[in-house]
Amino acid sequence: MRSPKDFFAPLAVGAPEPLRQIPVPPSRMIHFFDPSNEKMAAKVPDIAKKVDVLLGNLEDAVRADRKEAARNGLVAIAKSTDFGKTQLWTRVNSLDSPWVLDDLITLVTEIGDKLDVIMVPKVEGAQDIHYVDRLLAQLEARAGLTKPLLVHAILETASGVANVEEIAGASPRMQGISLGPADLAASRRMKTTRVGGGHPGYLVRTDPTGEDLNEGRTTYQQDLWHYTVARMVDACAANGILPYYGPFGDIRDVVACEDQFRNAFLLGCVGAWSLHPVQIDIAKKVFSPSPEDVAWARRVIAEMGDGTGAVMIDGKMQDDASVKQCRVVAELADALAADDPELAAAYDAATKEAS
Ligand SMILES: CC(C)(COP(=O)(O)OP(=O)(O)OC[C@H]1O[C@@H](n2cnc3c(N)ncnc32)[C@H](O)[C@@H]1OP(=O)(O)O)[C@@H](O)C(=O)NCCC(=O)NCCSC(=O)C[C@H](O)C(=O)O
Ligand SMILES: [Mg+2]
Repeated sequence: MRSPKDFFAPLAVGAPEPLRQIPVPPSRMIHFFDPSNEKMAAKVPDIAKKVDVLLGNLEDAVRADRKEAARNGLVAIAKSTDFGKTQLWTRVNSLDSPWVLDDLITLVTEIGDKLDVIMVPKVEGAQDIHYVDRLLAQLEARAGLTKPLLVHAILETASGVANVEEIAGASPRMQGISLGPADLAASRRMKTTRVGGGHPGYLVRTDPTGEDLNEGRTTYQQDLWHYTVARMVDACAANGILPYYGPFGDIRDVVACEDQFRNAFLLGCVGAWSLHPVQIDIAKKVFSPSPEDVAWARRVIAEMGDGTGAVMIDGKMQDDASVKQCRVVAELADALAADDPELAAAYDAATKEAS
């Protein structure tokens, strides 16, 4: 562990100063694409205009014999594309793989000035972040970068979950954490075979009403990911970094995808991964507060004045704690509306109607 005094010192001579606060531009959807897939890569300039984060994926879902093509493809795309305000992230291969060292060396050297965040899969503990932290500092110094690269960990091993608090606080580079439900399920030896989402067998059942144990008993499907998402949200919030739900693999089931994303949004996540173009708008809708919620939040803030005391609004008690929740919603809405005139107009119209 570094001493608190050294926490913000660069880890290599000539590396940029670590940030004291992570930037929080919108990141409602982290859109994955395979840079070695020519059809997907051709769509990048258009998709970049629609998403908050574009992520060139080098890890799972890229065939072993396409790893180099994916790495080189990402370099070429980053050099030739104007991403505007859209952030460019990458997911490198796992730290135990034969590819990760070349991923990091090539990407930081060639396009370190274009990349915002490096997603590191299968993080097990703070030691993995420390390794990446020092290596990035060395590479940044050598490449003459002036802005530190940020690191995002995927929570997808049982050890990672057990150590999530230390991972979240392991480095000033830590930008956020995503849930990786597919690898996590395998690591935990869960008996599921899906990429995120629920399972009909994970349920609770009401008590029997009579002798017949099958008669009149309602079942309710439960959320397999509630515990992990909640724990991840707490670890992130406690360390000033951002939590994300990860992938929803049933691309056709846009309804359950929206439900899964909304559960994460309500629990505190700021975004989710989009694996297919159809999931981009779902994430945008879910991770932008609704105009009705924004109108209500603005009304509570206005009526609460200096934010202390208690008032009744439409029969509901509001006080210092509820106004803080309303500020979270209103501040997120303002930040998103600043770059989105359509959203700004929807929020203002709802606010006007509610007042
Ligand atoms: C899931 C896919 C394999 C589906 O691809 P495809 O069968 O080609 O779908 P469509 O025919 O519906 O595609 C229509 C067109 O859209 C293009 N497309 C598809 N996906 C993308 C994309 N992500 N970005 C850009 N463009 C995309 C297709 O090329 C079609 O183009 P055209 O023919 O010209 O009309 C595919 O969507 C895909 O591979 N997605 C990404 C998958 C991925 O990244 N997986 C890894 C993340 S999840 C994970 O790793 C698990 C996690 O770590 C954990 O442990 O939980
Ligand atoms: Mg994974």
